[in-house]
Amino acid sequence: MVQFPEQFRWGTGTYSYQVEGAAHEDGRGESIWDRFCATPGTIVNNESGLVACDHYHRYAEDIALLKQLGVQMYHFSIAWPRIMPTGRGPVNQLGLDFYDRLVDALLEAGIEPFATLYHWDLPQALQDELGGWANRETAYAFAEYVDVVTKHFGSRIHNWLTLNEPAVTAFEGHEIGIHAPGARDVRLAWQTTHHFLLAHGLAVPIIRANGDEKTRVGITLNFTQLDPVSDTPEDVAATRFMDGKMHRWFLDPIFRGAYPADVVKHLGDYVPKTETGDAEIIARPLDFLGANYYTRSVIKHDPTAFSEYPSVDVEGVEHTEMDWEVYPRGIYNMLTRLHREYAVPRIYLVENGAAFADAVNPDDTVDDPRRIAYLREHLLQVHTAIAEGVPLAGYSVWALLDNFEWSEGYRMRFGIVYVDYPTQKRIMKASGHWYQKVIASNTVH
Ligand SMILES: N=[N+]=NCCCCNC(=O)[C@@H]1[C@H]2[C@H](O)[C@@H](O)[C@H](O)[C@@H](CO)[C@@H]12
Repeated sequence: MVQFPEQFRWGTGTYSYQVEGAAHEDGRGESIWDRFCATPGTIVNNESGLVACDHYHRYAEDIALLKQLGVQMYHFSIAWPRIMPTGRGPVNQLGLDFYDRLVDALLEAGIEPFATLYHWDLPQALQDELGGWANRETAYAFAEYVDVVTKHFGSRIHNWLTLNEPAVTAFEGHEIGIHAPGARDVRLAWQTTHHFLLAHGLAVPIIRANGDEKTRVGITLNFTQLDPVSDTPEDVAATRFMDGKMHRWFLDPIFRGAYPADVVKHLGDYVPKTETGDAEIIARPLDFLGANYYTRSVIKHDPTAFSEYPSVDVEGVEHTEMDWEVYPRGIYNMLTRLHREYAVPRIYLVENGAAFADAVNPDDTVDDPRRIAYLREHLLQVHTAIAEGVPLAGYSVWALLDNFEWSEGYRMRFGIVYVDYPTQKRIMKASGHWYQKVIASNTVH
């Protein structure tokens, strides 16, 4: 049994496009994910976030679940297309009104809102007019949106995350093409990474200016344990590059003020175009780093590869429904590395969780022992990291609800609460009841 620190905060989360639904309601504009999902063949079963978990209408019921869990914080994202339907200019009051209802209900429930300003749902109009994140202008449009939102919520929301996982939306959305907007252009993908980081840096002073003495700003980056399939120089170099691409390309400009030299060298003339002053904007000091961890990837050299090296499947070890290896030690490695190499002032573990094939029993219960085991093993590693001095202030399980898992649609269930989509009925899974006890006792058995 391990005891977590007195002030340690427990949470969970959802994100706008994955749970809200109400895609055409109350003035919401089209997002690139609406457009992507409308393209046949992009999403399993051609599913979309049009309805999702109907959280837009059921948020009060979902906040009651948060209260039942006893969480102290709740991660959610604000949908840019609800606030500025065309991405710039006119503000949609009904969009602000929804998040007013959500935030006020959270505060009423004594739950700290942790708001992410961008979780991949770019207004489609900016994709059409500017080319989306390929265009530097989109970073400035993001800054305008951030100004509107933080002016409105700055006295009630004190914990802000600018972007969620820019690496994933940059590369899966613009290089691999399995995420919106579905581009497959290596040069463009790397250029978007710079515009995401610029958008982040532009947002930081705006959030502070529109906040108060309690305002804290961060960004959420995703981390995967990366190991070479062998200790040959080629496999080791391929792994080092992928660590650069997925981790250091974002950590270094934010916390060290420059892109990692080894990656810049590798990219050659594929390196993103930047402007004088960008580095200083991107490196503006943060109050905390949000970190997501799920799994390990074992990397193999490939002589034909340039920007993406393949991973190999590890036999004989547990995998989740996403075919992600269960590798708890990786969360310890990630946390201690951030502390050792980047001296991050404070860290929140924003997402950690697993998709398993959950099913409802005849008595309306859901047994998910594998998720309980996954969470327990990762939390024990988290505790070890904290005991070694990592400034981890809180942990949030992904996710509160089963939800729209991007290109996988609804077949992947990450929730500690089961969602029966045809009826929208919520059922707390065994892992939810287990997490409730963890929070109440602040211990993991
Ligand atoms: N091999 N392998 N790779 C593991 C790499 C994981 C990268 N994907 C994420 O972290 C996404 C993050 C997202 O915020 C959320 O919106 C998604 O629902 C979860 C679950 O997918 C995670």
